[in-house]
Amino acid sequence: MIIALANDHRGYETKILIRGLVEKMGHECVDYGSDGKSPVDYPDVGYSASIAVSNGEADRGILICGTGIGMCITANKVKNVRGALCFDEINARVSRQHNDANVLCLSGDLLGESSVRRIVEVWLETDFMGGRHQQRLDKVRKIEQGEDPRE
Ligand SMILES: O=C(CO)[C@H](O)[C@H](O)[C@H](O)COP(=O)(O)O
Repeated sequence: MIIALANDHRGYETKILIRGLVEKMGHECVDYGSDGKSPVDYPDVGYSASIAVSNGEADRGILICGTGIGMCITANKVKNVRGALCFDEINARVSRQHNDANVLCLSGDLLGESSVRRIVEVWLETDFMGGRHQQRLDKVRKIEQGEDPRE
């Protein structure tokens, strides 16, 4: 898969760790993130990576900021993007199985290296289950299109 990466200054070290891991797993990374620890605004870099996922240039995205929250808010404003903020491998697995999350948002400040590795591995290797979950995602898409999902 092609994985779009993005990080702000608080996510730089975690991004380097993830880039190595993702490439070792056989995926290609396109890096839209900050190349160091000088302050950057997460919406700028998060949007670049999210748009790449939205338009199909990338299959998935992984975004890292201090908490992961800013990146998750940003990602979920972009059409076709389903961003999931994950703090453990259970979140990571269910975000794929039930939500077909195509963007993983992570905290650079609050996660240790082994947690990051495990979350990323599980998230990249877990498939969407479809079925009743697809029905729900169809409703989410209706909201994205300005429609009422209850109708
Ligand atoms: O968006 C965030 C909080 O939800 C991220 O953690 C940012 O990385 C953080 O806000 C950046 O803060 P800083 O004090 O400017 O480093």
